Amino acid sequence: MDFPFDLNSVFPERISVLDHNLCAARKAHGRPEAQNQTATVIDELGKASAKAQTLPAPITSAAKLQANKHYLYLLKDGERNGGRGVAVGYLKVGYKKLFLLDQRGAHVETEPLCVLDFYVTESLQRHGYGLELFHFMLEHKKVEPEQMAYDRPSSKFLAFLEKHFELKHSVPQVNNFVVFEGFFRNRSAGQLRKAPPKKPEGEIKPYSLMEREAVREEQKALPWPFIRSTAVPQSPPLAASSPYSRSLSVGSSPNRTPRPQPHIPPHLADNYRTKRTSSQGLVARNNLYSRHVNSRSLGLLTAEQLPAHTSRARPRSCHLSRPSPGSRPPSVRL
Ligand SMILES: CC(=O)SCCNC(=O)CCNC(=O)[C@H](O)C(C)(C)COP(=O)(O)OP(=O)(O)OC[C@H]1O[C@@H](n2cnc3c(N)ncnc32)[C@H](O)[C@@H]1OP(=O)(O)O
Repeated sequence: MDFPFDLNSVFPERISVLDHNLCAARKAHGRPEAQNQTATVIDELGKASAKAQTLPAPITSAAKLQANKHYLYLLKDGERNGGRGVAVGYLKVGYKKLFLLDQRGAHVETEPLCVLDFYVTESLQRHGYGLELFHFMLEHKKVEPEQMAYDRPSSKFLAFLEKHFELKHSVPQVNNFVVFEGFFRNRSAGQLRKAPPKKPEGEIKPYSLMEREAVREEQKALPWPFIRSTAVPQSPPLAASSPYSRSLSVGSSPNRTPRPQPHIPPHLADNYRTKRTSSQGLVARNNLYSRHVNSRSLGLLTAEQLPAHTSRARPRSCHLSRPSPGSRPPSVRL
């Protein structure tokens, strides 16, 4: 994807690591023009990614990156476009507090690094760019692919994980995150906490939606898969520095539309009023699961410096079957 400005001056490195500051280089700090250009690149790639995944609105934009503790790895090819460079794609990751089911079906509370969005421009797919981005992120975050959780991976992404990392056997979950067998095997007891005990019947716990689910839920007028596409919003003007929240919620999702209020039985009405979140439209539908979890999505990254990039292949040995998205139960985003 090309832009009417020199990408090489905005992104000096082949892969830039962007966080809520939207700064690819130290010298870009405080340069509004570089920040605006960075935002333009993220917004345009985010729109293309949403289109490629048939999402009704982008789950990645400069505004969302500013508002969350996520890392976005942006890959450019500096040679193309007459030496001005093209944006090849990005990989977005972040830590999420998740309640997952282990192989015995027990709820465990975890906070893994999650792949939240991943996109390589159409004309450059299947050229190894996705793998280059993924390897870079693994080195940067010092993590193995099987230790990560994957937010509703597409069929292309599942094929990618199987091909490059031999990740194919997922552990069934009640949400749309996919984890593979090694996820539980390679985690210490300290990293996996048993989920809080089941709440008494009738109590409705709040939870937040992931962006991917929120844009679907908020924009669909018809039941999935008959979702209509709508125009995607631009990011709001960028502030030089912007406060960011630790929680992901519907508030960060584009194109909010009024939603019908769920029917709450009178004996639950007070409870509902005090505990509802902005994802109230889904609370009633998913209250069975939400009794089990008190799930706020937290981004708990600490600042890290960028180590050198290596692109070593990391074959993995797993022996499982590809998760079937259609076989998963209705979505509950944590
Ligand atoms: C949690 C999430 O982010 S889910 C969303 C994932 N993103 C998308 O689905 C958007 C559209 N797809 C893409 O942007 C890219 O295909 C990515 C990011 C998934 C992979 O990036 P690429 O640069 O294509 O990957 P790379 O070239 O390193 O690896 C290629 C392998 O990925 C998989 N893959 C890539 N494209 C396809 C495709 N069209 N159909 C099936 N498998 C594919 C295959 O395993 C492929 O190997 P093969 O060509 O030998 O079959």
